[in-house]
Amino acid sequence: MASVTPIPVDRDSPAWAQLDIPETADTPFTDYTRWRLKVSDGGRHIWHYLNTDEETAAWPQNTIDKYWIGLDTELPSLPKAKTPYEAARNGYEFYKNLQSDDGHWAGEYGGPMFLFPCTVIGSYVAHMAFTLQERLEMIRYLINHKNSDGGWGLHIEGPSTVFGTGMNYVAIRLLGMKADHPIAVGARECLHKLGGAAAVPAWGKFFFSLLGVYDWAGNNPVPPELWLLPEWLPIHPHRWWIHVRQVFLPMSYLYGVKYVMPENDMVLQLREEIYPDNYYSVNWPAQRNNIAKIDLYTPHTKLYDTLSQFLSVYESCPFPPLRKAGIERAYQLIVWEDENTDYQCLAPVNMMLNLVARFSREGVDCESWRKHEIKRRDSMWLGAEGMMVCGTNGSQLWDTQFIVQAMVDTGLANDGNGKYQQSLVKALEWLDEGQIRENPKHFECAYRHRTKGAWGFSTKEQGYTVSDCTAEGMKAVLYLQNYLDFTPKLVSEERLQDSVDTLLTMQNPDGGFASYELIRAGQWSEWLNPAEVFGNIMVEYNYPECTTSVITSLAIFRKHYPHYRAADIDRTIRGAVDYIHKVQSPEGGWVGNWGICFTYAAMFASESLSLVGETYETSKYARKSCEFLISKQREDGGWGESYKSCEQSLWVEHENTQIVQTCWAVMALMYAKYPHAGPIEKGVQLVMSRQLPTGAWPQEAIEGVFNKSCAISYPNFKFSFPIWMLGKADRYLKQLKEKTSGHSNSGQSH
Ligand SMILES: CC(C)=CCC[C@@H](C)[C@H]1CC[C@@]2(C)C3=C(CC[C@]12C)[C@@]1(C)CC[C@H](O)C(C)(C)[C@@H]1CC3
Repeated sequence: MASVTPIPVDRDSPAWAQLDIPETADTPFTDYTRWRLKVSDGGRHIWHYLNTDEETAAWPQNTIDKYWIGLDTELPSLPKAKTPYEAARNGYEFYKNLQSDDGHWAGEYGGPMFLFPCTVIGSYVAHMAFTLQERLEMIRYLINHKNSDGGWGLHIEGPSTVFGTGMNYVAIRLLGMKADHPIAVGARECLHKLGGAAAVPAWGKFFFSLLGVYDWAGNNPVPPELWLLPEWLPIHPHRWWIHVRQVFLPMSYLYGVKYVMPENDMVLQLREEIYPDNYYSVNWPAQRNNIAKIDLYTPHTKLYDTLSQFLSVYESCPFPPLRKAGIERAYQLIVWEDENTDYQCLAPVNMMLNLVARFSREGVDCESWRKHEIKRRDSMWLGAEGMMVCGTNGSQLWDTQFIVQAMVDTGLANDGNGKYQQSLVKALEWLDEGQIRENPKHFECAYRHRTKGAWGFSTKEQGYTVSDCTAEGMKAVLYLQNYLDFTPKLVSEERLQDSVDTLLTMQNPDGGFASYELIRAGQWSEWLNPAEVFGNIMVEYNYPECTTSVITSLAIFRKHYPHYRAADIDRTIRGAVDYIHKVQSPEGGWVGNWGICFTYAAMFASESLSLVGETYETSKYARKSCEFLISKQREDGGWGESYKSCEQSLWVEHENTQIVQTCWAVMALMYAKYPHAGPIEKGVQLVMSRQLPTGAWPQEAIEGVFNKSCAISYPNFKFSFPIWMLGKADRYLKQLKEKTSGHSNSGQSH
């Protein structure tokens, strides 16, 4: 087994020493034949570097390792596909090789550029080292994702910002790059040009303060006392969107105790490097609202600034018993979050802040530090461009359920004399294991929503229900268990009912579904958004994608189990469909929030509408959606939208046609039973023309987004959606032809 360093490592030890780094990332930084992805415990992912030849021989590198590192997979070229169905099959011939032994599909989940420095700074502060190879590959990742002006953005496709550049500059220095390295010099110049570290957004100010390269007085207050407010108050933090709440929680603790790491040489140097002016003469209180223009997506409101001013007055003299009680309450909630998720935490930002909070109180010689050390690597991933930090501890459930549905819906599951059966049974086994069976250990007391019967986005261990993950996870199980005759019934009817019960608790009064919880406070909470770089983060919102996933899965469940809570399901679906009607734009599109953007949302909306009988012929909503999509089809037959569509809630054309978006659009047309073959054929041709000889598709632009402004990668989408769309289109186009030549048409596969 590969060795990692499970002991606390002093910041002055060689584990953090300066390294000699090549000037470019053109040469290998480590020996790529020595990296292995270990999958364990229901889908945990850890990349290991094998130091010895014996270890390397005992644990051979497999296709999954090679593919994700960007090495030649040596998979064969396949006979060229002549039909869409053959192209889909070739796609799966390739993609089945990326399925892990436990049945799920692992994958990279990078894109955001702020998670990486949060992890590095948090680790540094908490004495938690990386291996030398991890450090080298992390540095390589930053070199590869640097913009031409020397800086980094909020995400890998974004322009350089102070948040991206400042935080990643600090990260690359902590990881061992010397200050006079050309990359560091370039990044520093870019940072200074953008205004220097003083103008970093709030989360940057916070992490820098922990490290001691910013002053706490330069932060707007994050008072832990807020946790002591009566829970019925609309501004109680338990009403905020779970990601904001879980980040605010350890922040409020650390702010309350004003934790700062002890000063060392590195800190002193960074103070010199990241400010164009003298660090020691900065007027810190004046920096609280100093945010570089380029970083601003959501500027502070007057209300927020006024409130912060009041709180700053309190901060100059906090009431000790109140402060102490707030700190204790926050700490209790931090511990509960760690325990509820077995130290995976909701996502990497709160994971690192929880780590620092617990380290600051409990030190390194304790169970919490050791458990955090075990789980921190779950969100680190080695890709072709180096080692990154992912949005979560993976996208296991999300990737697995899409390909499973694709295989069943297209009929590929039964193809090739049972060739794919084993792989699908394995996937079912993983989904069976991956369902959350209980409510959280610390449940209502920790403000958690119920989880019994749910699936989360990544693994069961992470333990959070997401409405659409539960919906799609249940749908995938229904597809596998109820549409195929070779699969065992691993998930009982009772457990499916648990999923339905959870889904039914998640509908908001206006019919829509949000992500993790019900909407707990009004949209006005956005006036208090302190995070500047993101939009719509303070509370839950209804999302078209989440709502439509729930409609679809409940509609399919109802077909198979018509007697279970029939009236509740009918009512829920009706309310959700009303919501979907209501939020369609006058042009016929839906704004996608988690994928880019209109094409993504159209696919979900169209599927759900079709399941309640609304198609091109029968529904003005479905027809408008088709017309909207057709109006966006490009000359070459494909579709291409920029991530900027999500920032602006307006269609923004991408400079290139995108395979994945073309699949979403064509699938939307097919769900709506669009009656004209031409546009569908052209989309199919485009996607087939870009297939590689191995059956794979190349990586194109980033596919996902969150919080309006931050793009995130879903590289497995380039397999699941082309396979799904092409397999479906093959049948659909044949049926259309039969119809036009007078035969009957059953339309849908199920
Ligand atoms: C602002 C902070 C705390 C950043 C950490 C990143 C998280 C907020 C992001 C990373 C992955 C992310 C985009 C995700 C989602 C929410 C926000 C996440 C967790 C959800 C679960 C919302 C519902 C969506 O339909 C879908 C399931 C696709 C995504 C999955 C990833």
